[in-house]
Amino acid sequence: MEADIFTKRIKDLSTEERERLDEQNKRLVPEFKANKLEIDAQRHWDLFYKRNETRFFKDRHWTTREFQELLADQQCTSTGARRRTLLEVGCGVGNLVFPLLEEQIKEQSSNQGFYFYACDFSPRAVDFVRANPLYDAKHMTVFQCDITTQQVHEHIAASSLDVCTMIFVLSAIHPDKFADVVRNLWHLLKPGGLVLFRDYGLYDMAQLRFKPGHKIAENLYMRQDGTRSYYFSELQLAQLFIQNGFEVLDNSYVHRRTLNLKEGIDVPRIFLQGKFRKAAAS
Ligand SMILES: C[S@@+](CC[C@H](N)C(=O)[O-])C[C@H]1O[C@@H](n2cnc3c(N)ncnc32)[C@H](O)[C@@H]1O
Repeated sequence: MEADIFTKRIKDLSTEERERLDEQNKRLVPEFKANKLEIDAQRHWDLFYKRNETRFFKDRHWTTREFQELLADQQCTSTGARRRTLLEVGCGVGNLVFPLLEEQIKEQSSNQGFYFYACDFSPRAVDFVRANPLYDAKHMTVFQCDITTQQVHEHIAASSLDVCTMIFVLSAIHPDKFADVVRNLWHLLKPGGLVLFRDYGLYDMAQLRFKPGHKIAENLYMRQDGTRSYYFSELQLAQLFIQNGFEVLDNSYVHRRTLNLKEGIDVPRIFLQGKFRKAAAS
């Protein structure tokens, strides 16, 4: 079964791509270094934000197109005009939450939209969110936490959230801790609450591009700056959520292109996008 998870899409690969994956296996990250990367994970992300400040990630304006549940005027009819609650896990500098908040303020919709919680591992990222002119405790609370631990439960009550978003975050976490993260989200969500997920898909071009010396474990790699990235298969993600009390509503690869006309970049990308619901009776 385990083998199927990772070989399901291998047939799509060209000979050259298979060769590149084989090359990566010739020199793995040594075990002591892999362990150190895990110990220093927070430091590496904090240094990332020290270097890049708010410049690295673009605002994610596509989220309401892909996930209708994020539209400010989408109201749970069963709850009348109740304000919904959303946690953005691994929020970085707020590229997902601020566009949503801006839209919500602009629309001044008849219902009250979301109250946002946002958390990140990196204290610097959290400071950048707090320093954003749109940050207002009336609409949002940001806090520092490691989502693989129990820290988040000091900030948010159990069974209180309508939505959790995880956008390119789980890939930054060691696979041994994926289940801890998903169980945490399960405890925070109300029955019927949703996890909205997008992350790197198996054999995305960023995975195929790694040179020997960067692979840590199956589908887990180290970047130059010490941050890590994992590449997910559909089946593996579905299993992760099902085994931890969720139903799968959507889970599929999305094919996009990264375009930068100025730098002449136009490359195909593979992401995995999912929607998972906390099972009512689990
Ligand atoms: C690739 S960035 C994505 C940021 C943001 N979600 C976005 O889409 O722009 C990954 C983020 O996950 C955060 N992160 C990594 N490990 C984490 C952990 N264990 N707990 C909370 N956040 C974590 C990092 O600090 C970083 O901000």
